[in-house]
Amino acid sequence: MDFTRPETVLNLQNIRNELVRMEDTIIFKFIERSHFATCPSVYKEQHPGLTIPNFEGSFLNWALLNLEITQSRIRRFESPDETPFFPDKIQKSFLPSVNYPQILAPYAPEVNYNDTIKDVYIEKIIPLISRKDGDDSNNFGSVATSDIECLQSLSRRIHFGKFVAEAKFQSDIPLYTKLIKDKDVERIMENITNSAVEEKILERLTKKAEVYGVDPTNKKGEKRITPEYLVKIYKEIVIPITKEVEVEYLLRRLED
Ligand SMILES: C=C(O[C@@H]1C=C(C(=O)O)C=C[C@H]1O)C(=O)O
Repeated sequence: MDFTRPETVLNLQNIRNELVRMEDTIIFKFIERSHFATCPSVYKEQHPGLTIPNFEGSFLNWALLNLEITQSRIRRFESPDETPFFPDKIQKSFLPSVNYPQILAPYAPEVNYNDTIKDVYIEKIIPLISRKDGDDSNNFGSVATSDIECLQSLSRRIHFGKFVAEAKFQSDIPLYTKLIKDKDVERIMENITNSAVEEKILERLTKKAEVYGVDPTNKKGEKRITPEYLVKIYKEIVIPITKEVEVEYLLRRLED
């Protein structure tokens, strides 16, 4: 997939292959996070024990915001497959623009589910993948660093739904034009859903979780990311939000 060549990006099989590759990235980021406790203080806004000069948000938000500002300066968010968590705070890069060809509709950057992704990561994913409950103040920095890697990997995967949606729109313009004009959200959701692909993803994740993150020479070794938790995360969070991204992107597709 080459973002300077739209035909390689809007090929649905290429997109699906990229989503498969992202599974490995996400699993290994989760495995890293699984070494730490839940560390709820990292996510608390204005935590009394974690005062941050001139900042009123959580320790995680401070770290994520400042990293995204740095990443924006070196052009990360000019890439069409990256969506910032703080779109209003990122800055212009000092590097020359790559001038990617227009692949998605102009409003695509406005389809941003990162607030939802961060909330559901903290509320539902952290309790599933952390080693134990509780704070471990010696590791707040490592936890925030690991969380940011998990969040940016989840964000890229979920917002890939925009490329999926554009590819599907172009594969049947009459159908989607009618559904969009009718604002038929239900039928748009039905048409973008491919249950066979979803099933294959969940089967593959089960196998990957059984192999990754364990010591292959010690089959009884502790599994750090269990197959059932990984499948639950994808089935109940990652895939449904990806489909929400697809539907929201499509609902605006006839805008001038
Ligand atoms: C991503 C696609 O669209 C939908 C979302 C999927 C997902 O998030 O994994 C898988 C299949 C579809 O239901 C696709 O068709 O490949």
